[in-house]
Amino acid sequence: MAKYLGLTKENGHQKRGKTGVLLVNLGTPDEPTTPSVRRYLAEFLADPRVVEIPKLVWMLILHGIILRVRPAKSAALYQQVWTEQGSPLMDITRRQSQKLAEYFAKEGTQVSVDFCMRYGKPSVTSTLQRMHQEGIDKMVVLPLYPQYSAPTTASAFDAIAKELMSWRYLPALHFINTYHDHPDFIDALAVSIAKDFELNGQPQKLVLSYHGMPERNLHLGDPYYCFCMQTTKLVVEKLGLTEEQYITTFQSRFGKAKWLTPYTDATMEALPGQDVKDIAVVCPAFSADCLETLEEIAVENREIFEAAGGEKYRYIAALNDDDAHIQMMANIVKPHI
Ligand SMILES: C=CC1=C(C)c2cc3[nH]c(cc4nc(cc5[nH]c(cc1n2)c(C)c5CCC(=O)O)C(CCC(=O)O)=C4C)c(C)c3C=C
Ligand SMILES: [Fe+2]
Ligand SMILES: [Fe+2]
Repeated sequence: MAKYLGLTKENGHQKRGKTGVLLVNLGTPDEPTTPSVRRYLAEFLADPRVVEIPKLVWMLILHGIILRVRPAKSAALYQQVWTEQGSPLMDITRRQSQKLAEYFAKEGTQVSVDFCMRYGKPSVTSTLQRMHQEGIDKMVVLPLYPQYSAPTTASAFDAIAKELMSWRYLPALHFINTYHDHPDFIDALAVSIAKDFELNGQPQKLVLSYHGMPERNLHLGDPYYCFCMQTTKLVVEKLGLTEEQYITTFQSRFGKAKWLTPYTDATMEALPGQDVKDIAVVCPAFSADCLETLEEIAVENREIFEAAGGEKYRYIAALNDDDAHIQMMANIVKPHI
């Protein structure tokens, strides 16, 4: 009887029929400690969507080498960005979810908003089960990755599909797979960059640094690279920048294979030698600030640029819980509610 929903012709629609929006982001360790980061990386890096190496070989490398070395190094970096509210990625995603819920409540739209993380907590499984218990049987899933990629967006879909495999009563589901060219996304990004230019002056170059991916994935048909280039094109058009005034780069390389180029760190090292000493960096693949922006871009790459002779370097924050970003999320999901 535990799973009896009490559905009858008369009351079925009162008990169920609710609509929910589910925001999904990548996930982050619970604490900035070596064991916690090891647990997180073990789950993340075992995902065949993230590392496409034959399972047995990869498990030997992952458990034999990577998980012995990387967690301590990464934990030290996480400690640099951790705040009283915890991991920035978690804190910001929670605020985005709360603000989106407030937005719909103010507007009088009957919808509940939840968030979950692909790796770690709150898990996809526990969040979907809670939504089901609340009577939600229509869901709009918005993975917070502006540019579709298999390691991120498709992996979020896999986790949802895996949980739903054991459900008898599936919800109506709408899965947003990309919003790299959505006019509200492009507008929000362009406005945030333009605000920075107004405040700090126009830099010699705007660096649009996206999370990287093995180049092989592009040749196998992953649209991520093309979607990043499209986001750049639309944003710089909006800002009226000429070709000399911007560059697209790829950061956060992992492992020895060739990843998408040009690499952000190599670009930082090269720019001052080309007489470009004043730059602003924005990271349009990140909907929330996280280790990869707050440490890798705002600290590490600044050091590389300055050591090479660069003079002015600033990082333009992710859209985070800006009103324009929340409005964008609402506009993306609304047609499906
Ligand atoms: C190993 C391969 C990886 C691929 C492919 C990859 C793709 C990818 N990742 C993001 C977004 C984020 N990645 C983050 C951290 C992170 N990414 C990788 C590896 C790959 N990512 C690792 C090992 C890590 C962990 C940090 C470290 O140990 O260096 C994060 C930040 C998480 C946080 O807690 O702050 C985000 C966000 C995208 C968009 C993407 C697309 C191709
Ligand atoms: Fe990543
Ligand atoms: Fe990194």
